[in-house]
Amino acid sequence: MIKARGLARQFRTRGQTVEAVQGVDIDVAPGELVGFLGPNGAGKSTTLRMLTTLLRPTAGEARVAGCDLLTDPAGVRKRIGYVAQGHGSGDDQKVIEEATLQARFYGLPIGKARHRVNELFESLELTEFANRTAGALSGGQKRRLDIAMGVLHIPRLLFLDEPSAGLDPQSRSNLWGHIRALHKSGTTIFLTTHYLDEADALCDRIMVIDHGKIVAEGTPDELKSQVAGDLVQFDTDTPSVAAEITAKVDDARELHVEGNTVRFRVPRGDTELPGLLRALDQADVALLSVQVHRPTLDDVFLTMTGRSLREAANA
Ligand SMILES: Nc1ncnc2c1ncn2[C@@H]1O[C@H](COP(=O)(O)OP(=O)(O)OP(=O)(O)O)[C@@H](O)[C@H]1O
Repeated sequence: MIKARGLARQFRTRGQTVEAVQGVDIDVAPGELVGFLGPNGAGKSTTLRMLTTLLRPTAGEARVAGCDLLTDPAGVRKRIGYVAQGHGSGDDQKVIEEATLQARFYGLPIGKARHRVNELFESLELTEFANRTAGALSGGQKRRLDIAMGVLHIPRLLFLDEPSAGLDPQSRSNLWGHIRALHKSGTTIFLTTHYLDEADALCDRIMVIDHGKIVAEGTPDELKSQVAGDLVQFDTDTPSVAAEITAKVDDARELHVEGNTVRFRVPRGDTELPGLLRALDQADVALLSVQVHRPTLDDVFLTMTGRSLREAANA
């Protein structure tokens, strides 16, 4: 659905050249929900604006939704949906009229336009606000309206730029539900975010961008398992026996005993733990509690760049 090679964009401002995106390769298969994660200024929006034809790349090439980005931008535009950051629609018109007009712009006859808008408003829980102006909607309602506007023409590929930026936790999780439903209905989705939890909760696959370059790529689980591994911790009345048995686990590292607590790292806690628990049981070691901490995506970012994503975002 997306195949980009060496996509790059420079900006010249006040005599200086900013290398906003430095030759990225992006592959997105039909049906995927891919997250483009990075701190502020990493190059996410610039990449998205290139892929959606709004900004011409300074180098590289791409096919998007079956059309060549450089030679057939109109074809790309027809086949994709794009929801930009912030709310773009006018504030003095009823939202249902605005959406119907937008559907007419996409070439739907009036009856079909009304039907599509009603159907979308229903699924995005906007029906009760249909006669309000956009200015009278909450942040979460506006974002859902933005999404409705972006998918009126039933695009196979939808780009979302920071979909839940600025929303409260409840509106965010509600919006995620709608994004998941769109994905389930067959829409391929490419979204940018600087929220780790959003990437983790929504995406099949994540690409991490920093300073205009892709620094990591994989499923959330793959990325996390590239880092130090899972931290396993258990409490027992016989910690020294437990530690002795744990030391025999091939991949166990950083084994520490502190009071009744035994702590160590393994690449995958879920696959290593059953065998270890059996061995502990055979040695009559009674466990009082067991915890497995998976590394977070922030640990991934820290490993790849030497900085925490949170620090980078606040910089
Ligand atoms: N029109 C422009 N002129 C000059 N520099 C620009 C322009 N647009 C973006 N940049 C610079 O390019 C870099 C990447 O910006 P971009 O907006 O793509 O980042 P981002 O990852 O989307 O950040 P955010 O999360 O803040 O939206 C930044 O250093 C930014 O200042």
